[in-house]
Amino acid sequence: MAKIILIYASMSGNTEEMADAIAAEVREAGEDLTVMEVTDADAADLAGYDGILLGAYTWGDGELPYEFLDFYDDMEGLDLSGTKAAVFGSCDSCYAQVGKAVDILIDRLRELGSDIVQEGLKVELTPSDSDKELCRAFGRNFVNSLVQGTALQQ
Ligand SMILES: Cc1cc2nc3c(=O)[nH]c(=O)nc-3n(C[C@H](O)[C@H](O)[C@H](O)COP(=O)(O)O)c2cc1C
Repeated sequence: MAKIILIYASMSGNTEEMADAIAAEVREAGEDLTVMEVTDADAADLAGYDGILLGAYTWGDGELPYEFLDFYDDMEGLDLSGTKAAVFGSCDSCYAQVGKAVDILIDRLRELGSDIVQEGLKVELTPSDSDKELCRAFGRNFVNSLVQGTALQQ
């Protein structure tokens, strides 16, 4: 069974709804999932997981939410090689840098050696029913990537 952690920040609940849909699917697949808000999480623990899911809305002018800043800084220097990761977040296309926090976190994870197994999932504001289905598919695909990766190594 793969060990997966999902860490998110959500100010008004949209990214949290995405996290809930993704988490439900990962759990349905029978995987061992830990879910935490970023303010309760310790970046140093990331290396202890096979799979890392990060969720963040975008703030300011294409910036990480302030809740993510310490965690992002604490990621510096971690060795995440051997982990697989994916990133999601709610955004608003009225802004110039749509969902940029998702891209920032993908870059950070890649830089630390994590294998980004799927494109970042950006949802416009509150997830609709079809967006929630995209979130569930995102969770399913993530588990499939992890399980296939494990199988390939055996
Ligand atoms: C002050 C402010 C700045 C924002 N800047 C951006 C931005 O640069 N890019 C973007 O895609 N969304 C931006 N947003 C929109 C939020 O990411 C969006 O409302 C999102 O749904 C919030 O997610 P949450 O409910 O998980 O907190 C901004 C929102 C606020 C209030």
